[in-house]
Amino acid sequence: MSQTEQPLLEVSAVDLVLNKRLLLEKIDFKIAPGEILTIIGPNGAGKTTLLRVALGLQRPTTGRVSQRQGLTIGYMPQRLQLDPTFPLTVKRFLFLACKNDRSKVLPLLEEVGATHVFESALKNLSGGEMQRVLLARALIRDPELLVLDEPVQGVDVHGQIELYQLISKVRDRRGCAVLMVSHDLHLVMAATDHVLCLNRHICCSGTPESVTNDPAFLELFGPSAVKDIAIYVHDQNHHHDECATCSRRLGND
Ligand SMILES: Nc1ncnc2c1ncn2[C@@H]1O[C@H](COP(=O)(O)OP(=O)(O)OP(=O)(O)O)[C@@H](O)[C@H]1O
Repeated sequence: MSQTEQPLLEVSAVDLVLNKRLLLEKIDFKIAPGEILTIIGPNGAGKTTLLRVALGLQRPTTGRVSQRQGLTIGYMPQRLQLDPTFPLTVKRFLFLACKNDRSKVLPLLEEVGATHVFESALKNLSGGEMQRVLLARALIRDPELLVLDEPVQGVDVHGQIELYQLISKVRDRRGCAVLMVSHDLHLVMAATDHVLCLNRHICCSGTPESVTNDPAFLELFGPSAVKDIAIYVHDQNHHHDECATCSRRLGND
């Protein structure tokens, strides 16, 4: 198999037991170059835990995680633990992260649509601005795999749609793969190639369309979720520049 055909990351037959609790059971998945794979599931399903296992931050009890040799990963955490009194600006935050190459910072902020916050204090950013800055930081090493833990957390619905569109654009422009965790069902379905539906074990997986028709998905999330998702998937396919909730035209990021 050539290097480009090889998965970037592969999780095989993983179980995880912590404090006598089985948190993950028989997990198998792989992520190909350029693919967007989203892990969805209810609260406590093990999504963040599975990301930690995939990133090598948590050793599985059984099974195996393999990463392509030399894989570069950019990680965007669920939230930044920040002392609200700490006067750190976006500029300083990103300069610290890129060490020797400060010339990268402004182009990255431009890529994520956040140049206007360059001089702002991190503590004053809106939810959406903060997520964009965290995304810029995750892109500093020009990763082959971008790992995003709930990237639209703390953002209103309009901002969520814009962020998911931005993530798709970043993938299209850079050709990087994206491994993303979300418990939002509606919006993320329109922005992903492949879905893993997790509830400690993998209930079902596949394209958004196939997963939303799977009885295991219906059992976990209920039939009303499917109705809403169908609207969002349809909207994304046919009205790329419109807001799925109000049909308002969205600006380009
Ligand atoms: N170190 C640990 N020891 C024991 N249990 C843990 C540990 N870390 C996490 N858990 C438990 O594992 C379960 C899964 O947690 P996890 O944070 O992975 O879920 P999640 O799907 O990301 O949830 P959410 O959507 O609420 O963020 C939870 O019940 C959590 O309490």
